[in-house]
Amino acid sequence: MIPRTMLNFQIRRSIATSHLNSRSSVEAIETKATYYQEQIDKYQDDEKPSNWNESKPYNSIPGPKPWPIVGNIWRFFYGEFKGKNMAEISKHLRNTYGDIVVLNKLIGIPDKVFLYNAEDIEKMHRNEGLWPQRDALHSILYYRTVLRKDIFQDKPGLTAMQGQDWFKFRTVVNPILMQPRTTIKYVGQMDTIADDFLRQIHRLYEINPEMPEDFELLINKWTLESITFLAIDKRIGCLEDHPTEEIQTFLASTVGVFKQMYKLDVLPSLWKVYSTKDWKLFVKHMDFITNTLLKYVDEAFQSVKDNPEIKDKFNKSIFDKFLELDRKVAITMAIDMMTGGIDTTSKTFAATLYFLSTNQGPQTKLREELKMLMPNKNTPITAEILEKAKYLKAAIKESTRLAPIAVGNMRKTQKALVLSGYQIPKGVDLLSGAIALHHDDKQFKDSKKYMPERFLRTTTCEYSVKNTNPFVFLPFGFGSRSCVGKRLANLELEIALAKIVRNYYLDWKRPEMKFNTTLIYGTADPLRYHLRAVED
Ligand code: HEM
Repeated sequence: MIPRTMLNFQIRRSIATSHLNSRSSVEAIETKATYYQEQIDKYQDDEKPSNWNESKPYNSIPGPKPWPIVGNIWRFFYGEFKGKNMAEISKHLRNTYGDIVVLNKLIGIPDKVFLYNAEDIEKMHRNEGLWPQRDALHSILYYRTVLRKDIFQDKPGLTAMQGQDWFKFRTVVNPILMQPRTTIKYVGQMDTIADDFLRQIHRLYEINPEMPEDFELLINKWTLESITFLAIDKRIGCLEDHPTEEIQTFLASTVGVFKQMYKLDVLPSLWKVYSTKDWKLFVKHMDFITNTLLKYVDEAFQSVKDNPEIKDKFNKSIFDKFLELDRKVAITMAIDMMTGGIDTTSKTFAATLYFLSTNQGPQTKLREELKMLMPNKNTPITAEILEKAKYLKAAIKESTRLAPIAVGNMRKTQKALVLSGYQIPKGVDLLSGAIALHHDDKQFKDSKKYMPERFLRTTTCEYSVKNTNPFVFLPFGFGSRSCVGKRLANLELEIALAKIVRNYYLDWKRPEMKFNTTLIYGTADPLRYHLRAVED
């Protein structure tokens, strides 16, 4: 018998080191996954932690008391949660009930246990098991597994899969998306796309140095252009002066689909009971995105077939590698990359621009670093420049501290745990209170202050992030289920931010920005920052 720890190690190693790019490799993963499933089944225990019996029962965890029939749902309409977004509700729960809080009886939504104690969050992740589980958005799940089963079949995508199926898919995708050498290969292309983004910013600047009301739409165009290039090797022309009608609809659908997911998955909605207007609009957007991507993937597939130039291993793109696996993997991943990589990267970028516009000290330091690394305003960005740009990276990290895209990280318990002295059975949804902790002075000194220095290795004072439990700050999640696009997102963000700050002084002349949570957390007011060109 293999001890559980050894089994965990073997599987983690296999996820981390697989270099799989052929059908036989996929079969090998199948065999391996089945083997590991058998081993895991043997060890699926319902055993309880040793301190279980001395711990307080689950139903005594503090939290708002549900009312008969209406449970706790009424609080969102008339009670303490009315008008609050999820970030505010999370902070309110902590302030009112303490470091562990249960929000239950939400009618059709499983209980959520909020964790505000770093040790509990660490325990949640350390016990997440080999195949960590995070609930999928039900709208996406239904669309992919029922409505468009014709396309997704047994592969509804990383965001929607669980258990062994998720493991197999993730094992195939990890070496393609997560290796540093993949990221390096795309520096030049991302630099070119960022140049087009900058050209559009310059056009706006010439009209008015204060950016327009809908500036975030331009950010969305840039992230969409970048992610489609990364996913399917195609420049779709979002950043051109006059994008085609197809691209305009594609962009509108990607923006629209996130709005619909918020209405269907976060706000109370009857779409599971009958086909509401919001559901129909969601399906319309999803169909347009899926069908357009299908068309692009098939065109690219055909062109690879017609021009079978032999590329060496280093020159193969992400898309080449997906296609080598099969067309379905390429489509599923393109859609997953769109779903996971547009709003998240856009909102992080918007927040970073806002924080730099309102914090001239850090902005000047960043520009000084960039001037050293990029002697000319249009010096192309290289991997070496990015490697050396420590303040640039710190500036982005500090934005993800003040404005993380997720209110917290979620995991379903894979076995019984004791957290803060309470019994937590297997199968309960735990949610870390990341935003509440990121904004807590006990975790980060002067937590409201934008201070990239916190993330510099050279900082040793009380502001350093080294003083904080690392499980408090996990903007891309944790472990084997963490963000698969982390490296690509950082690449996009670093290149575009370096270009903007090297070329323009940023300023903010409007009232303080509001932040809000819809599907994700981020800037809520128009990003109307001012620009002034840097001369040298
Ligand atoms: C700044 C930008 C981004 C942030 C802050 C972010 C953050 C996250 C977080 C917090 C998770 C959940 C991790 C966990 O549960 O441990 C996640 C998952 C995911 N992200 Fe990202 N993300 C970003 C950009 C991207 C990009 C560019 C892509 C596209 C390649 C992407 C694709 C995904 C996918 C597919 C998952 C699901 C992974 C799985 O369940 O196996 N993300 N991301």
